[in-house]
Amino acid sequence: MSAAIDISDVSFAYPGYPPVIANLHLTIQQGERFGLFGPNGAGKTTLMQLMTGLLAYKKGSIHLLGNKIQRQNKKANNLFGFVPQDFSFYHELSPKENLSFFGAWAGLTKPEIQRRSAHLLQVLGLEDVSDKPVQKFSGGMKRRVNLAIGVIHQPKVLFLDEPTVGVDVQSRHAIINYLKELNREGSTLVYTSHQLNEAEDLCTRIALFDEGRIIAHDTLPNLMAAHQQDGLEGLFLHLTGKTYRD
Ligand SMILES: Nc1ncnc2c1ncn2[C@@H]1O[C@H](COP(=O)(O)OP(=O)(O)OP(=O)(O)O)[C@@H](O)[C@H]1O
Repeated sequence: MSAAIDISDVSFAYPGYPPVIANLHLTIQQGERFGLFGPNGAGKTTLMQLMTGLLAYKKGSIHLLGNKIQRQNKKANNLFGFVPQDFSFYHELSPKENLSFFGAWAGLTKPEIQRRSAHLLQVLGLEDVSDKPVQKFSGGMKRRVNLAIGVIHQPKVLFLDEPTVGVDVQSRHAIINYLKELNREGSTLVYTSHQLNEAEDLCTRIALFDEGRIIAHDTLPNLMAAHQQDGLEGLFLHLTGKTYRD
């Protein structure tokens, strides 16, 4: 069985800037709920964009379920979903219209789009507003629409870049519970967030990332025992220090 993600010796620099990622090796197994954490500017979003082919690496290799991630690799593109930090929908369209558009983009048939949309609108509590323009929605509803779009094609691997930023407790609950359900159904989750309590609940294994390098990588219980900490926040401060990074 191939790994969900296999990153081998990847380095990356934005043109004209020093490297953001340096000689990175990381393997994420299928079925994991994997968390990637680190201070502002550590390189988490950059790494997500490299893993999804939005940014092109020049050195090393990234494989997703055995397929090399490259910008034009359509086969690999359909195996994963990406829920980015910035809203990635059409604000003037309704959730239903957005799901139809992005479902068709992912190659789903009309009946598949209808079936998946009905299911997602129901589980994410968007049925009553399914025909209203998204621009009128609260932050929590917009986050739920963003998530629904990322999973419309039932991806085997789901990347989530701060999927609950700025939402209330109810939306956070709905989103995290739905992510656990997706994982039980077989999706591998690769998640980043600054919500460390939420991460403790969600993640089965984590990597702490700082200045483009992995500084700790294991299950949370193992890391806490090794560093004599009793929570992810304490572990985070213990390993990354208390000075500002941005
Ligand atoms: N387009 C860009 N051009 C140049 N530098 C960039 C660009 N995008 C990000 N960076 C820099 O790359 C580094 C890593 O940024 P990145 O957004 O990946 O970090 P992050 O860990 O996701 O941070 P945050 O927690 O704030 O979202 C930072 O120093 C950032 O300023």
